[in-house]
Amino acid sequence: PQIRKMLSSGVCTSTVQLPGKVVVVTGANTGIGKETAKELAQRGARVYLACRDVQKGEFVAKEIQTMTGNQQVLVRKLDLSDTKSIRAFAKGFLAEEKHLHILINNAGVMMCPYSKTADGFEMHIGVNHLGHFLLTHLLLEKLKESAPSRIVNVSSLAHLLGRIHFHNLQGEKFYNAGLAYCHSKLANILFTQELARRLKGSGVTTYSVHPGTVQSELIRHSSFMRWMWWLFSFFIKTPQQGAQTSLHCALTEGLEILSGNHFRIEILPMDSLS
Ligand SMILES: NC(=O)C1=CN([C@@H]2O[C@H](COP(=O)(O)OP(=O)(O)OC[C@H]3O[C@@H](n4cnc5c(N)ncnc54)[C@H](OP(=O)(O)O)[C@@H]3O)[C@@H](O)[C@H]2O)C=CC1
Ligand SMILES: CC1=C(/C=C/C(C)=C/C=C/C(C)=C/C=O)C(C)(C)CCC1
Repeated sequence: PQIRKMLSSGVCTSTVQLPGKVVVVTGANTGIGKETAKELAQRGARVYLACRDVQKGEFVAKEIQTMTGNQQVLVRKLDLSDTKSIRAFAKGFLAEEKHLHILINNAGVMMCPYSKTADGFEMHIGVNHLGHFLLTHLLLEKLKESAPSRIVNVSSLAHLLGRIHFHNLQGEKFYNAGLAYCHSKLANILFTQELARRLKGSGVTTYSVHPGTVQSELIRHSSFMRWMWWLFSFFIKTPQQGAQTSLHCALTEGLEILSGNHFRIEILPMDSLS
């Protein structure tokens, strides 16, 4: 019980409310993204659920509206494995919204069989990093106009095993599904660090996070991971607990000075690792 308590102890303690604020959460129809979106809606923000499956998104939007009483929970189509879809999402969003205060780049795939995005990128690097890279770039002016604003990139402890193999970025020479995930999660952290450097003085800050080991649909492609999750289920966080690090980075006042840092809660108390 002590270990269980330690592994799920970090909680976002910010009391910040978000009336009038606009938020986009990618992959918000399930898992950590859904719980992140729910809490931001609870605090009064207008929340866009950016989902590749609009039907699943609408179902969750209704659930969040009912639970929070916030009707400003909207679903928009976003498939991060297709740059056309990313551009269409951004175009629609920029046309309908004057502001964007918080962008949570949360969606992700893990250990999927070798496949490519519509534009020919290996699926992990394409969805987890390049898709969010393009999305962020397309929304950046709006974030600057809305400053102070924040970008949270959901990475993973798995980045520790990641390497950027420039000679094999698309996994064509060799491919390992687990390592491909790790590489893409390292890319999330490197992106965050460089983005923070480039955005210095703009009022837009950015953070990467490891949410902890969380019960979600992320393990859908790997029976080994499903077995691991089942075996260690006692130690695994709920999605609501997993959302806490993203929420901390999106909400906590005075975090601007730590722009570019990587945050995690697991064993250690809520901390930032530079
Ligand atoms: N669970 C864990 O233990 C950990 C998770 N993370 C990270 O947390 C984030 C959230 O994962 P988690 O909630 O666990 O996993 P889930 O699989 O439950 O959620 C992932 C979300 O990403 C969406 N998604 C996947 N591919 C695309 C795409 N091409 N375009 C748009 N959306 C897409 C999924 O949509 P759909 O439902 O339609 O498939 C889903 O909404 C990920 O970035 C993951 O890497 C990091 C460390 C540990
Ligand atoms: C061994 C072990 C664990 C396994 C952790 C693993 C396997 C984490 C994998 C994380 C991933 C894949 C993150 C995705 O981004 C637990 C459950 C902490 C409990 C204590 C013992």
